[in-house]
Amino acid sequence: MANYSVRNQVAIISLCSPPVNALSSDVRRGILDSLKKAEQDVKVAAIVICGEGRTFCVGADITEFKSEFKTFPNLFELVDILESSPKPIVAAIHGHAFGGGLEVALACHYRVALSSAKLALPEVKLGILPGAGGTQRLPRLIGIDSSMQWIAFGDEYSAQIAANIGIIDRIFPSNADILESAVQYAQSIIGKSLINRRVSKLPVKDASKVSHIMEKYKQIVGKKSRGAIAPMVCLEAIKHAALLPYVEGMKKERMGIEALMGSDQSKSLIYMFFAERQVRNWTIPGTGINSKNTKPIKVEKVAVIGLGTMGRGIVLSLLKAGIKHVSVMELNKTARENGLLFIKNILEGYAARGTISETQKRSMVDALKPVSNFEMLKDTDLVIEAVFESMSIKKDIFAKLGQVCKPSAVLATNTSALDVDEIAMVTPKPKQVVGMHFFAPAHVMKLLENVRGSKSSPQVIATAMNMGQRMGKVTVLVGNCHGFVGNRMFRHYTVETDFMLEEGAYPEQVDTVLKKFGFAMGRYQVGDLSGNDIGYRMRTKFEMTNKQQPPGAPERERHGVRYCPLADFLVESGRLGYKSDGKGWFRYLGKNRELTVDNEVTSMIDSYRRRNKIVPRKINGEEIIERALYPLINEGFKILEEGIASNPMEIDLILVHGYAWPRHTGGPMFYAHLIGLPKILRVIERHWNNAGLREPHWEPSKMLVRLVKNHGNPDIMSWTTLERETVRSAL
Ligand SMILES: CCCCCCCCCCCCC[C@H](O)CC(=O)SCCNC(=O)CCNC(=O)[C@H](O)C(C)(C)COP(=O)(O)OP(=O)(O)OC[C@H]1O[C@@H](n2cnc3c(N)ncnc32)[C@H](O)[C@@H]1OP(=O)(O)O
Repeated sequence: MANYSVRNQVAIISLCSPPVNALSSDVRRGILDSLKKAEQDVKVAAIVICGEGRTFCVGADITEFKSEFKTFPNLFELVDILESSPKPIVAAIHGHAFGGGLEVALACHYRVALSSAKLALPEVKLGILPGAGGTQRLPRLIGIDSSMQWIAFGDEYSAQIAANIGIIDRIFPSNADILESAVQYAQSIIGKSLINRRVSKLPVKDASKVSHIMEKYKQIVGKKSRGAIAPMVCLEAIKHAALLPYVEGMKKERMGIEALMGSDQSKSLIYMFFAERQVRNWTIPGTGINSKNTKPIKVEKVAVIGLGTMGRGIVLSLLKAGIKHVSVMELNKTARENGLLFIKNILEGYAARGTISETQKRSMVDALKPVSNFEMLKDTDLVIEAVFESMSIKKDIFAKLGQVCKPSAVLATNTSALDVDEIAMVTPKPKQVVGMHFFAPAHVMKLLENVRGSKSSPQVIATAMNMGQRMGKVTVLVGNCHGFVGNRMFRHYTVETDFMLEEGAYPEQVDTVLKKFGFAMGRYQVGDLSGNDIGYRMRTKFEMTNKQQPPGAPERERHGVRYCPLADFLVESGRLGYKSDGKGWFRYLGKNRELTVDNEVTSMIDSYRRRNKIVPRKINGEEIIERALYPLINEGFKILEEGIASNPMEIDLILVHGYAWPRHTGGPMFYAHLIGLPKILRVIERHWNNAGLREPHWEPSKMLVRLVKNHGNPDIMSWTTLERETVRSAL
């Protein structure tokens, strides 16, 4: 709803819909009713629209997208009514003016803001476009070029930047009273003509350059938003602002939003938006323990052990989170010096770019406390071990930590696959141990996969979850198993794509199809970038690599299971990827590391096929997608079935934020939901029937089978509940 009052000739319409004043049908109706009152009241000479509570307005109510936009006034009807008001309207912005919130402000005749306010048209991130005049009004205020920048990428901007380009008319200090300031401002404009204040009536300044600007943004969008439809539709709509009168442009905007709203991409992106918020409410499946009934311990002093690639990033994340005491322990002198230098250089960079102030930088540097022995960690609240991925080294460290740290200290291991329980057992208090799996580079990557060991106490889990949130990370809680959620699922992707190489595909073909699907890089380029030796080391651990096999052992089988040794040959011939002189699955040439197909790799694959008498066949794009992605989805269901993840959203967040799964498909589980579970199961069963025990990753998940058998194609939000009910009724 909206509240209405009058103060010294100024009517105040305050949006009141906690927590973020989204423009629900009630709020829209409230604004309209208040506007009518203000227009009819002869004592009112100006109007202020503001937001109650923490923010001005974050835009349309996303939860209403599904149900309706039919009730009067619709948002695009409301903005035109506001703009045509005969009395001047001032938008008073604090907090956020996002999406429809900014569109309402653009329809007002003046906009004032606190300097701390943030503005954005982020609809593109939900797979739609600003559909309440944003694509038509913004270009009339700031031009085509800046509008394309704002709308096609949806980033937020400070009120000061918005003022510099002409969106905001007056900035007030962040500690000013926005309402009081706006009322005074409104009094100062009483009686002034509104002729030049109705944005829809203004010309578009750089309209003549539209084709040129459009081409520029098409190129950028093509590269940055691979596979996403909305950014291009946004550009088209903005182009029409330059070419058509406002009313005609609005028709085009309307066509754009009708095409996008309700599309699979938009559904996926909205699902992601809510998943990112929902994941804060973690739960331990089957225990009743959750974020609501468990408090984290207070963490003031943190220590990081190891200053390699992971440790450095973790230290930076802690500093950015405002931790005032970060002990760093690295016993190797060169690694310590390099690590500290790296951290300081990154902080310098942040300060130079204005991301942090000089004062903040100094206090971050002061927070760094190099320590040289374990004794010095005795009053630390949280220790994050980030040394080399070796069970024996990690056990050694945890045994020492168990001796010196205070009993309440949380001891976290940054491991990507090792058994958290095995590490915990070397300490006197395994309940204090938890896994915190960061992704490299840890100060950049948004994902943190926290791993609850079988003994981890709820409070310890809550502390790790809380720390991840303090670091601004999408923090997901998962159970302990080999590879946890992300690596466990991703392994099948690499295994099955390599089988396709055996059968007839080539790396460039597989990568092209995956990029078309929306991955920023294909499976083979990713291998080259991160180093093909990583997977090789893992396979060595399980005695699977080519070199470890006795003479005469079958080339295409390990421990009774189908195996493709092509990745082993690659590494054994020194082709680790970017780092080995640009040689991996591909060749990377020149300063820009231009990716090219390497005949040496093609010949290696061809001769392997000949040696094994494999007659190559044509593998089409559809088969590549199914075989690369469906085993991963199948594993996702097994993960849900085992309670390693408590819902599909957690899995999707991990794959999107940690493994570059294209966000606009919503992650593997949401993608499966869009395709439909019956089809997913059919394909998995077909492969399983053909391959059998030799390819266990195709063995259909029992949960998937049960869902399809009992419920056909149930909604993703009901999967875990339905599964629980089925299992319970079978007991
Ligand atoms: C099928 C054919 C149909 C044809 C129809 C044609 C007619 C259509 C006319 C449409 C006109 C559309 C007009 C408009 O252009 C569309 C929009 O405005 S879309 C919305 C754009 N806005 C956003 O995307 C902002 C989203 N929010 C955020 O980014 C963040 O919330 C924030 C603003 C940066 C604030 O962040 P935080 O402070 O961290 O707060 P939280 O994120 O935790 O949010 C708190 C709480 O609020 C919920 N919430 C946030 N935004 C919205 C929202 N827009 N709608 C509903 N709910 C919202 C959020 O989920 C949190 O909830 P909680 O988790 O606490 O329950």
